[in-house]
Amino acid sequence: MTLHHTLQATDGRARAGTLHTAHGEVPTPVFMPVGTAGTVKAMTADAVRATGARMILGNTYHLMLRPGAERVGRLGGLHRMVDWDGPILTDSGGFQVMSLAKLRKMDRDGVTFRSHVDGSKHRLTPERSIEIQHLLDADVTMCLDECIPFPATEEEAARAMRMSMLWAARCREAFVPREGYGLFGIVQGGVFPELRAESVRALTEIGFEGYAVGGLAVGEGQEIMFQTLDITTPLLPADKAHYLMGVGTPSDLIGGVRRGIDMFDCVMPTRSGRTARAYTSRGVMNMRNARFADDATTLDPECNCPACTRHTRAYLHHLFRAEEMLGPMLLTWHNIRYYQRLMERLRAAILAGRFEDEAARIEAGWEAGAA
Ligand SMILES: Nc1nc2cc3nc(NCCc4ccc(CCO)cc4)[nH]c3cc2c(=O)[nH]1
Ligand SMILES: [Zn+2]
Repeated sequence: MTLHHTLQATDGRARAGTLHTAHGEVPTPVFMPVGTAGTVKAMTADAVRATGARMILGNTYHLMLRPGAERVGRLGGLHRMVDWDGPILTDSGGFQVMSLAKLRKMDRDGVTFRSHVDGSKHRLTPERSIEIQHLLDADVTMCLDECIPFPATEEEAARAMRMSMLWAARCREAFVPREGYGLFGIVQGGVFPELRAESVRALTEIGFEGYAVGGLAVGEGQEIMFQTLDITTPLLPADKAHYLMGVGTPSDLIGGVRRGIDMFDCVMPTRSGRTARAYTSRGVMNMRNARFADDATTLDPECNCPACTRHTRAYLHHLFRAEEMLGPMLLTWHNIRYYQRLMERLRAAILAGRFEDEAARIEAGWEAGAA
């Protein structure tokens, strides 16, 4: 059986399920820490496991540039190289080329670009992206698509979406089916309901093991993101996994789960961990703030991570002020643990039919902290 998703419960449009992959079962809703270049920054693989994370994300764009897709293949694939025995999802490269590469040229057949690392020339086509993700041995492979910036005209969104749908068909053709492995299609269409519906029709016509909502978390803001989800997720096949790419803050995750999303990934918890921003049950805190200099209390009393069980806010404050690398290490670990605990709480609430109560309780905790 290829990779598949089973549902255990629904509560409104929120879903609790299990993603069955070649490298194990993943409870959903799931948050995937981002391991862009084959590492979740500042964390060993054991530390990532200790947070409760079950699935991580890697990037075709970064890994094809360095150390190179064929080299990762020779090293036994990403699982072997990273020492991660759980499932791995890899993004296809389209989004990263548009946001990172220099001198890129998109044509109907693919995209040519220069590496942001050393300026060397590269080309990504649907077939090459699928081949790279096969060499990486990703459990979930993403289609090569074109993610347009926000705002965009309906004409621009239609052009990019229709090209992405042609590329999706070519990705389906190029993908080598394997037990426990799957290819996900990516819905595009900007903020335009008819284009989103056309994109879902095109993808379900081709048939994928899971469906991602792309083209969001590109600066449109939470309200427009949620409005777009409201008109898109109900159209997705209920018996397949629904993945919202690049999202998001804890508040985004609650709203995304409420709207039928099963899978998330975002650099927010790791990026924030390196910049002293802590996500806690009482909201966000900047640990560089002088108010923490003598604060001998626990960062988050509800958390069981090393930062919260062994250290104080004053110590974290000191580490960041002193530019010590242990600061980003401890706070990244905490933030990923916070995101995992959030997903665990939401999943348990859906199974118990009290999703809205739990969401309200979590949001009340943030408000209390802000008071
Ligand atoms: N293939 C593909 N990949 C995507 C990745 C994405 N990632 C995002 N957003 C990430 C946004 C994001 C970027 C940086 C930070 C750090 C704090 O500023 C947080 C969020 N949107 C995305 C859309 C797509 C998409 O359509 N197709
Ligand atoms: Zn913690």
